[in-house]
Amino acid sequence: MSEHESTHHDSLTFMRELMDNADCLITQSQVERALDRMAEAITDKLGDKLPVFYCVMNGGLITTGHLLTRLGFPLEVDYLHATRYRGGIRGGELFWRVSPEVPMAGRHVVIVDDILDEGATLAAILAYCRAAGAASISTAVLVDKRHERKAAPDLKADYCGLEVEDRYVFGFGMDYKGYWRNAPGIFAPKGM
Ligand SMILES: O=P(O)(O)OC[C@H]1O[C@H](OP(=O)(O)OP(=O)(O)O)[C@H](O)[C@@H]1O
Ligand code: HPA
Repeated sequence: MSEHESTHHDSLTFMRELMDNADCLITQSQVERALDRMAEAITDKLGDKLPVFYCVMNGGLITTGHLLTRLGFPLEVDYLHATRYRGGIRGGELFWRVSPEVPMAGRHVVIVDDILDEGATLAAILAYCRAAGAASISTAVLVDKRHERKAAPDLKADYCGLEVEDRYVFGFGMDYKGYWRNAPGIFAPKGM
């Protein structure tokens, strides 16, 4: 076996075992119900505002897709890519990979992400939206992680689906070292 094949095999085995042994914290049907509730609340507030939704790549991809198909009103979609984990499991400096294209000035902006953890990502994106002159800014996250390490003590999303305990989680957009964003629920590696 070449070195490349052996590394590939080890990673495949590791990632399969990670999933097989993971604790399921939130099932797919709980996620679906949370998305229904978020969609209803967003529709009440923004249904007649012609808002622009910005997906925070990569983690926000799955939540954005599932949320948007529940919204029966006219809206625009764009994305931005800001990352502070960069494939690891600890946050660092925020790195802007891609800035949004649709101008925010005078628009009702909705930022959609998978998780509010320490909140540094969301805080920086909010500052960006304010500087860009958005008429209003709302934030929607699928999960908020319960702990006392938030970037600001009152940092909350306007629309939040669920809370998770203070463990590193993956699934429904969230990765474990780049993998398992596709897991259909929210999971935590055993023992972490
Ligand atoms: O609240 P924070 O502690 O700032 O963490 C939350 C952010 O971290 C993750 O992104 P990440 O930097 O891992 O990039 P990714 O979306 O490409 O995985 C997640 O998608 C959020 O955007
Ligand atoms: O717990 C997490 N899982 C995946 N991505 C994350 N980004 C911040 N926290 C997390």
